[in-house]
Amino acid sequence: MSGINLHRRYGQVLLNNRGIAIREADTLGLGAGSHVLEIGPGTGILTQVLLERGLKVTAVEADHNMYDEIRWKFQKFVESGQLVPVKQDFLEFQAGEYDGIIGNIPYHITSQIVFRLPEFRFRRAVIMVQREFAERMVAAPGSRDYSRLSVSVALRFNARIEKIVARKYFRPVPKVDSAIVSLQPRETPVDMAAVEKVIQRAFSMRRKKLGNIFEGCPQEYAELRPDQISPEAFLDLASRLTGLSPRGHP
Ligand SMILES: C[S@@+](CC[C@H](N)C(=O)[O-])C[C@H]1O[C@@H](n2cnc3c(N)ncnc32)[C@H](O)[C@@H]1O
Repeated sequence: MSGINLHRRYGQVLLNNRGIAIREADTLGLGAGSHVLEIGPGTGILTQVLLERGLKVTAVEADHNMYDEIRWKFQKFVESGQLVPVKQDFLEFQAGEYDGIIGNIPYHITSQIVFRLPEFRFRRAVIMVQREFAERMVAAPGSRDYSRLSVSVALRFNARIEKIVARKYFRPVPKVDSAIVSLQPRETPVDMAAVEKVIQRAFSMRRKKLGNIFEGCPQEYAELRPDQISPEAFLDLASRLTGLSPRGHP
């Protein structure tokens, strides 16, 4: 591994197992010539596997040391145009269309990154996140982990935990395990911004009944709490509430 200094503020915990990087690339399932966006390449363990497969890689890295490292390490690929390193905060990176999105993403901004993904067009994303976060992403109604995140993810993606990755495969060794998650975009039939507002408000009062949270709440949902209804029911609820003000907020 490179002797480069690691920065906590960039969430720099580096994967040190090539087999796991290969597993992530396999899960992405794209062939030579496809264009992949990599979030946070770091010192390039995953970038290398992607480049070896003939994928075109745009790699967005916030830390200038890491950015310099991958430009130096993969100079040939940069010169040929197969690798386009971009030194930028991913949260400010312009959305666009890619065949796939991949990344062992910085854990301190995982939510923000996941909530930004729907701005991009892509066939499949494969991300490494903290295990607990992954479990909240795919949690089912009624479970302790079912949350705003689970509903938003389920309405936008077919999400799956592909593999739990033990903490020993990272340097420095973190306090938590990780998980590889795959995301395949779903068609969303309605304006998701309005749906998002309903989900957010509901889970900010997750112990209350929906009838006490939303004025004009349809009868069939009124006696249920937010964690008792499915993502599809949230879609239905939000569509039927559109135009109605949440209780106490005219
Ligand atoms: C968990 S490390 C993973 C590094 C490498 N992909 C690996 O697997 O070893 C996260 C990477 O994201 C970078 N990063 C942190 N915040 C970022 C941001 N806002 N935008 C883009 N990259 C960021 C870090 O500098 C670091 O390289």
